[in-house]
Amino acid sequence: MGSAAVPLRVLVDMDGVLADFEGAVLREFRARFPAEPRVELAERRGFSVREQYRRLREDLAAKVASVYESPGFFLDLDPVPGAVEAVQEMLHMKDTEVFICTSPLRKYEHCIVEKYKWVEKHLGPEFVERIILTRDKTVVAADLLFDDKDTIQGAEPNPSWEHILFTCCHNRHLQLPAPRRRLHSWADDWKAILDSKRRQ
Ligand SMILES: Cc1cn([C@H]2C[C@H](O)[C@@H](COP(=O)(O)O)O2)c(=O)[nH]c1=O
Ligand SMILES: [Mg+2]
Repeated sequence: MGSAAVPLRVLVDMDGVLADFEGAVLREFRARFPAEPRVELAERRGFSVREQYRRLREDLAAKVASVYESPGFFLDLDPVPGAVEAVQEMLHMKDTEVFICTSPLRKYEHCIVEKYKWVEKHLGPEFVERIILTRDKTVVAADLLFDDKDTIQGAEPNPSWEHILFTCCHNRHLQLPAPRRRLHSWADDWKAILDSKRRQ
């Protein structure tokens, strides 16, 4: 009698991976501050949109933060193309456990409850059970983490997961040192990445 396979545990980030944070920031900033200079998606560099607006002009940091700190911002994010289908498929894959691993804003009033509502609205109640909300992803044990943040640090210097960089406007120009890997979009071969990890 064969023993049951140990499931592959996959963490999927939310902003920039499942939900289009960057597109919404730009759209809402343009709508609320039409006369101000802005950073087009093609010009985005570095994880923090707030810091890039600050470099453009000091006072624009608070203006862009006011956009993503507004009620309704996180709930209204559009899904990243293919994301909903991909994680639904992952959920039903044999020997696979998928969790959503997301960091709330420090100013969390609207962000936290809206992230839960977004997951229920787009992915369904079974995924609400699978939300891991943390400011430190390094202490979460898993095999893989799909995340658009280029550098993920925290209390654990050697996280158990392999970080797969999900391509987003702010990280697409980065040259990753070997052996780091990317997923270019949800149309890219995420199943091959899961399979490569099962074989290790
Ligand atoms: C300034 C800034 C903030 N965020 C926020 C949005 C989310 O609350 C977290 C990111 O969470 P993730 O789990 O790492 O996706 O930080 C952001 O995403 N980008 C920014 O520029
Ligand atoms: Mg993210």
